[in-house]
Amino acid sequence: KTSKVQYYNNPMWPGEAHSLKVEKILYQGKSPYQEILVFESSTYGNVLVLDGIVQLTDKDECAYQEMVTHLPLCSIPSPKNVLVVGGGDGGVLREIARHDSVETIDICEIDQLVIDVCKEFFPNLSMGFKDPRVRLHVGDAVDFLRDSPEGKYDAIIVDSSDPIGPAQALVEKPFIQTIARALKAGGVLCNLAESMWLHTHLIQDMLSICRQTFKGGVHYAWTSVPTYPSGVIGFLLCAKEGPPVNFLTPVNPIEKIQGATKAGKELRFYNSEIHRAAFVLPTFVRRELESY
Ligand SMILES: NCCCN[C@H]1CC[C@H](N)CC1
Repeated sequence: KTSKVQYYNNPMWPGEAHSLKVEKILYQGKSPYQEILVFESSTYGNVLVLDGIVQLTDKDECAYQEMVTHLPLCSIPSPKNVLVVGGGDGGVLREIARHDSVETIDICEIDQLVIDVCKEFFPNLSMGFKDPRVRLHVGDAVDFLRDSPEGKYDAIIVDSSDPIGPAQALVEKPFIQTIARALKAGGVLCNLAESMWLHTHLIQDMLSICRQTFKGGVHYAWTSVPTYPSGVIGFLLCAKEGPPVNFLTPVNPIEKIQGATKAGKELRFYNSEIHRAAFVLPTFVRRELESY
């Protein structure tokens, strides 16, 4: 059997490799934006790879999708209008759908082929597209946010790939500013913020951009995803200044999630305690991020 060695030869992960044994290649293709590979692994279920980078596996996707969704949505009272940037696999949509207060779910995904491939090979994730509140926009989120009305969303989740391909623009200041404008007062952004072990400089840059733009507070949180480089990934929770609700910070969950999804899928990772714990940082990380 072949083994799929991911040489992270791009500048994001110099000199690192991560290999998963390939039991069977299920799909290989190329969209206008990226190379797409799906294979059946020995112990992680199906694996989605974009441009040679593992995006998700059946086994550990819950750690990422549940945290990137419930850290923001469980930190604001009854979110109604939510936007997902990226997220074409549908996993974040599945998680948002657990919140009964949500009335509309906009998703802006640039690559239709990712959606089609995930509908075929990742039914437990693409089930998210079946929720009647979902409105799909296929296109560049930079344009979508630029054209979005001011103050429309309670929460925006940037569920993108790494900022070295189609998602490069999503960590830059102009885009972050359009996100802040599209959020309601007191609204919250959760975006991907990479690994505390590998990407301190990127996290510092994002922290300073977000802290200039979000006056309600910016907090780094992290979770464990065994198939991502270094085994952990981070998020930035950014609160737009809003109603004077002192206890309200992304660190303290205030919203209880209604249990299983409509399709009976229980939470596998998120809970209120792990919500709080996600913001507790190792000493070296506190030191590296404190002055940003
Ligand atoms: N929606 C699936 C997760 C997409 N997020 C990224 C995948 C690749 C990782 N290196 C960083 C997170």
